[in-house]
Amino acid sequence: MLDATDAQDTLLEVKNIEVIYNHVILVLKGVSLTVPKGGIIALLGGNGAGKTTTLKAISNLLHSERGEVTKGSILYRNRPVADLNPSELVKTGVIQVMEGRHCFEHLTIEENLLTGAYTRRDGAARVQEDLDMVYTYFPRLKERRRSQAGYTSGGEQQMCAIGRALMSRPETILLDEPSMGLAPQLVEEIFQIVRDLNEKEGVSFLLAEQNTNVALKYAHYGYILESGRVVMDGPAADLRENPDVKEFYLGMSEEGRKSFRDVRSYRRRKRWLS
Ligand SMILES: Nc1ncnc2c1ncn2[C@@H]1O[C@H](COP(=O)(O)OP(=O)(O)OP(=O)(O)O)[C@@H](O)[C@H]1O
Repeated sequence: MLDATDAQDTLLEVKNIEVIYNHVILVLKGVSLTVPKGGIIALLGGNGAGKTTTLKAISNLLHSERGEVTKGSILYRNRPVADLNPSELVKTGVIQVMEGRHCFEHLTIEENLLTGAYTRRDGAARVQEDLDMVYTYFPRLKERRRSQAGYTSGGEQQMCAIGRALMSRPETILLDEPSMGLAPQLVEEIFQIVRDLNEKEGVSFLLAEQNTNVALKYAHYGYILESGRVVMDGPAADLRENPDVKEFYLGMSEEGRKSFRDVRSYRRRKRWLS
C-alpha cells in the first residue's frame, strides 16, 4: 500500500503554504501535503475549503487571480515550482485539469486532444500513438472524435479534458473536481479510468473532490481541508472508517445514515465549540 509520507519516492511536496488573494484575503493558512510517485491522493473538503486554491498554487495559476503564496514552499522533484511558469511545469511533468472541464467548444474532440500535445517535440508518430492510447482508455472519445466538443455531454467533456492532459505525457495530473455535475454512474466510470491510468500508465494524481465517498474509494491517501487548513489526513481506508469522517463527510454515523440536515446542524455545533 502506498503511503503519502514515504519520502523516498516523493514527487510533490507542499510545505505549510499560505495563500492570500488581493493582498488581504487569507485563504490557505498553512497547508502541507505530499504526492508520492504512483499515488492517487485526494484533497477533500466542502465548498470554499481551499481545494482549488491549493491546486492553482501548485500549478502557478494564482497570479492571474491576484492570489499569491506568501509563506511556505512547493517542490516538485525537489525543485521549487515557483521558478517555473505553467508551460515549464507541464514540461516537468505536472498538468492541471481545471474544474468545469474547459474544452475548446468549437474544436472537435480530436482537435481538443491534440492541443494537449503542443509542448511535445517528439514527432507526429509518438503523438499518434498517445492519441490511440487515450482512445483505448476512453472509447467514448473515439466514437465522438469528429464531434464538436461543445455538443458533447458533460461526461464526455470531462473525459476530453483528462484525455487532453494525458497528451502531454504527464507524470502527475492535478484533477479538480472530476465528479462535478455528473451522474453517479458516470462519476464511477471516470474514477475507474483514473485508477486504470494510475495502475497501467503510472500516472500520479492529486484530485480535489467534494464527493468524499467516491474519492476515498479510489484514492490511496486523503487530506481533508476545512477553512484553509488540513484538519485530518491518512490512508483512504482509515479515513473511510473514521467516525468523524463518516459523520461529517459521508453523512453516516454510528446510529446509521444521517440526513444532510442533521449533519449541517452538527457542523454548526462544531463551529460553536471550536
Ligand atoms: N480569485 C479570488 N479572489 C478572492 N477570493 C477567492 C478567489 N478565489 C477563491 N477565493 C476564496 O477562497 C476560498 C477558497 O476557495 P477555493 O475555490 O479554493 O475552494 P474549494 O475548496 O475549491 O471550493 P469549491 O469546491 O467550491 O470550488 C473561498 O472562500 C473563495 O471565496
